[in-house]
Amino acid sequence: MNNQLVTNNTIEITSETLKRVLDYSTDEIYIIDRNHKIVYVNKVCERHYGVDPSTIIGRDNKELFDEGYWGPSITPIVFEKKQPVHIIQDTYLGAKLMTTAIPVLKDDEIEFVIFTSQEIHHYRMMEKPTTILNQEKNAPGKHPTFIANSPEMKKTLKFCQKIAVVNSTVLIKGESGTGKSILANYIHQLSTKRDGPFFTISCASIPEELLESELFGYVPGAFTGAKKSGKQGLIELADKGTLFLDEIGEMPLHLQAKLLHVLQEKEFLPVGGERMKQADIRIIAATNRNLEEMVEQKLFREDLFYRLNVIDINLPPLRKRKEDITPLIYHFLYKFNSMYNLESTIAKDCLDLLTAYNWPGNIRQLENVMERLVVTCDDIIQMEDIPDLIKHNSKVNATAANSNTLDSAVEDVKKTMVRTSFKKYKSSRKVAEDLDISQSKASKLIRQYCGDLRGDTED
Ligand SMILES: Nc1ncnc2c1ncn2[C@@H]1O[C@H](COP(=O)(O)OP(=O)(O)OP(=O)(O)O)[C@@H](O)[C@H]1O
Repeated sequence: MNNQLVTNNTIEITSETLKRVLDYSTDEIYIIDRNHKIVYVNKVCERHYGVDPSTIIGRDNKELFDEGYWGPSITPIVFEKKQPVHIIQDTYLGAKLMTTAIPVLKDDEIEFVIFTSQEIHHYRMMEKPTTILNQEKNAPGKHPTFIANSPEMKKTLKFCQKIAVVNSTVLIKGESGTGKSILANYIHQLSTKRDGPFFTISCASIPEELLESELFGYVPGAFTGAKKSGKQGLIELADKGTLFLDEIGEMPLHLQAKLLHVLQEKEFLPVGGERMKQADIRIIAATNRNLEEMVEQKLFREDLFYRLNVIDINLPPLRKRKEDITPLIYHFLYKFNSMYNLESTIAKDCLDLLTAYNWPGNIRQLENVMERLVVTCDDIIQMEDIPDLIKHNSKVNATAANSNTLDSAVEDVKKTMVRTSFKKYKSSRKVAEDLDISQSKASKLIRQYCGDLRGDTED
């Protein structure tokens, strides 16, 4: 022990200090007692599972495991062996972890277990879900990951698990980019038709004439330009599987009548055909329009609306389920790190700013922003990397909101503005102009706040 160090200590190692130290750790530290109750977890769990430590401390470890936050399980092995165990685990956000479980024994019995998890920087590649027309049969286990942490979405997923096994038609309503397609796929994966195909077609992106033949197929010589052999439509190809009709509100009225026949009679007539064909499919439809209003305006068939609306699911916009934003941010961080072979992380103030933004384009917009941030940032996504549109429209200035005092809030805002401007202009003269301050003041602030960026300076 170095006595010099002890006498010169400037901090006292209280439990509060220790807690802070553990929160600064880049590894996850997770402790359960002998009854498998979670007694401690540091802040890293937010990055790995998208949840705040306070929401899981006190809960049963197995319960959390059963909810699918990570896998495979290491706990039964360590309780059986009473020895340290190492394992590679995947979290549902897409992180790959090297986890070590260390049992702490008292009288040869486990008193508690400490798990430490380190991220392995080769994250698994996520599948990119298709949004327009997907004619590929789903490979088992290749369904997209559905991130849900908010009470609303957890309830929706539970509801989907219930209705997936009955074969009724489902209508998913929600703004663009809220995840209607991915939810349809999720329902299919849980349904009795999961071994069958899953096809997606967007009624808005295909011209009317083409939409009819894409859906119902056609017989040989049905029209000029038709293939000699005829063509099977998606209703036939999706036999014993699921057909997802996106943007159903855009379907022309005459096709709505044909679709209603499929739903009622489980049969359809290919274009130019004379003989009905059987259709054993489940239809899931989605819309971002108000179909009730369209029915009143006679733009959508009332009978079809009631037939589709047997089970309806409302996907709330992202701004109404803020608890999903952090897990989605990490999910996309892992996804794009893996895709571009990068190791970017995100600063806490940025995370807060992104959470405070209202995301008019919903998850699709968040996904696009995260891709851009991961690709363009220097290792850590910082305030100055965040697009102005988000910075200026975020309800909370996260930097300021995180500060405890007015002085530190002002200081943080000043720092962010100077760093953002310097990163953009790389010259004290231009920073002075940008921030409307004197050049000598700009130089002083750049020295104070931008030490790590000054290699780039022009002046
Ligand atoms: N809960 C989620 N977990 C992970 N990714 C999601 C989630 N929800 C949506 N996404 C992703 O966001 C993007 C948009 O989702 P999706 O295409 O399902 O939205 P949509 O509501 O069908 O949009 P539109 O109405 O424009 O067709 C997709 O890339 C999807 O993978």
